[in-house]
Amino acid sequence: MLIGKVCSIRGGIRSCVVRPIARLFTCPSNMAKSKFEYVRNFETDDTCLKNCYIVVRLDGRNFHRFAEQHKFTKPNDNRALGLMSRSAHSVMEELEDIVIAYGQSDEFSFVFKRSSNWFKRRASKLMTHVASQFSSSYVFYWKEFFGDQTLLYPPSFDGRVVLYPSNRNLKDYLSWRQADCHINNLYNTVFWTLVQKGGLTTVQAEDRLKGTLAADKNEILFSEFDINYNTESALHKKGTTLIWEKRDETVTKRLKRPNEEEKDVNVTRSRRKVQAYHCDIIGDQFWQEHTDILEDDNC
Ligand SMILES: Nc1nc2c(ncn2[C@@H]2O[C@H](COP(=O)(O)OP(=O)(O)OP(=O)(O)O)[C@@H](O)[C@H]2O)c(=O)[nH]1
Ligand SMILES: [Mg+2]
Ligand SMILES: [Mg+2]
Repeated sequence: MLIGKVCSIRGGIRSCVVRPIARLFTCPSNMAKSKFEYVRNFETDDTCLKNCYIVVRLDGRNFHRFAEQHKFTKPNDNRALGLMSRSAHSVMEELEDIVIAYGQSDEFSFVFKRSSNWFKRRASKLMTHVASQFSSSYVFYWKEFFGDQTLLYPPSFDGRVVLYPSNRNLKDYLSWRQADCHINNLYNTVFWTLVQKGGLTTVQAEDRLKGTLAADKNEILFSEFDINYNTESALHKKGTTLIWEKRDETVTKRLKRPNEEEKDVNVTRSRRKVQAYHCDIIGDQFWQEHTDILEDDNC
């Protein structure tokens, strides 16, 4: 049996060449390639090391300006924080293998399970999918949080990939981000209290806080403004942790069995849902209560 095939030669398309079908199936794979194909070899291999947790951290680009322009409340804007969490929620639902995400301020970290083989563990694929899903969600859900307030320009988020080879390293990474949240929030809370309630200028408030320790900041809040930092919002102090949780969901279905009347039947299904927490993740308690997040170190 003979079959016609169009072959490309030196950038042009040559007319049909008649070849036996057997040869077509055994022909070298490079027969179908153009002379430009070699440029593929310039791509670098960015496969993430096996057995490591893959963390993608996003951070808003120039959000100092974005917050000013969109009149975010100081020091924390619950609409902005809600929108960040909603966008992270969408990332977890749309992309595979993310076991936990942690966010504060204009950043969110996404942890892929250590055995993930999503996109063959290619760092650039994982990072760009997370960044683009997050950015488009931020714009998509803007109205849900900011109502009629106009989004003045398209926000963007940078991304980076970091690998953590052990559960200890991963927990320490997340602890680092939550400690950062606490340090910044305590500073910002005192700073803006001094300005908004104490009548100081921003320069005076900065001077007042130079060299102060956490205890000093707590004391300023308590003795001068009757604010107990411990009772401030957990969302602001601890940030947001998103994890998957199984929930039983009961729906009523109308069923018709043979030789029976049609009737309503309750059907219970176990569904995975993204759940938000604003709790401490530095100590052991959170990890003891959610043992399914981490995989064994001896895998
Ligand atoms: N008012 C207000 N500002 C916020 C809030 N969340 C984030 N921001 C702003 O976003 C900034 C985030 O800090 P960074 O990520 O270090 O700085 P950046 O301006 O985004 O700069 P790059 O990340 O380097 O591009 C904060 O310094 C605040 O100015 C909020 O809830 N309220
Ligand atoms: Mg930023
Ligand atoms: Mg930031």
